[in-house]
Amino acid sequence: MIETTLCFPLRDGGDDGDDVLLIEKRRGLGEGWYNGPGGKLESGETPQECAVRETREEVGLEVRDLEKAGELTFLLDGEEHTRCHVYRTRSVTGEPSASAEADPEWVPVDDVPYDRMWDDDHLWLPGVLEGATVVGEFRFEGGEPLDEAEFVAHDLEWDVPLGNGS
Ligand SMILES: COc1nc(N)nc2c1ncn2[C@H]1C[C@H](O)[C@@H](COP(=O)(O)OP(=O)(O)OP(=O)(O)O)O1
Repeated sequence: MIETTLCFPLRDGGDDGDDVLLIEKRRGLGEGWYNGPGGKLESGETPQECAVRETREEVGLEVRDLEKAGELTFLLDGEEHTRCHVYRTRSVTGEPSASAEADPEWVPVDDVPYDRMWDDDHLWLPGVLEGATVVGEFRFEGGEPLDEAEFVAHDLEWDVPLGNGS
């Protein structure tokens, strides 16, 4: 199973509520879709270290004080395919800049483009951006690659204690 992370940096957007830093993925799994910065764990790395590194590499932001917000398992044709450790944080330093992998954009939480994201995201990301914790299982069918498979079922449990995932 592939271990991955996602990080959702948040900031106060004034009268319009919070903004979240999203990326438009430029290559690899989920290319062309919006997501949070993130990626695969490297050898010896904790999920939290991975989320910090991927956010720095992909969008040039330094994030600290990450809060674990979700633990998601994606199954492909009945087999566990990817586990994703989801974080959010308000400790963000720097200005986002584009990389080969990601085009970053601050987006009002109320305007997150769920129609341009993975099919499962609208089920769990709104709650994560509101401060909830979630454990979820999502079933895809149709073979590799995961981003061309069909999303067929899910199971979610909210407000689960997750620790900080370090
Ligand atoms: C199946 O639903 C998914 N939803 C969301 N929102 N994000 C997902 C889903 N499945 C995978 N992901 C995320 C998890 C990772 O953050 C990325 C994939 O990471 P990638 O393969 O690009 O990993 P990197 O280490 O950055 O890539 P390189 O190997 O190219 O360095 O998608």
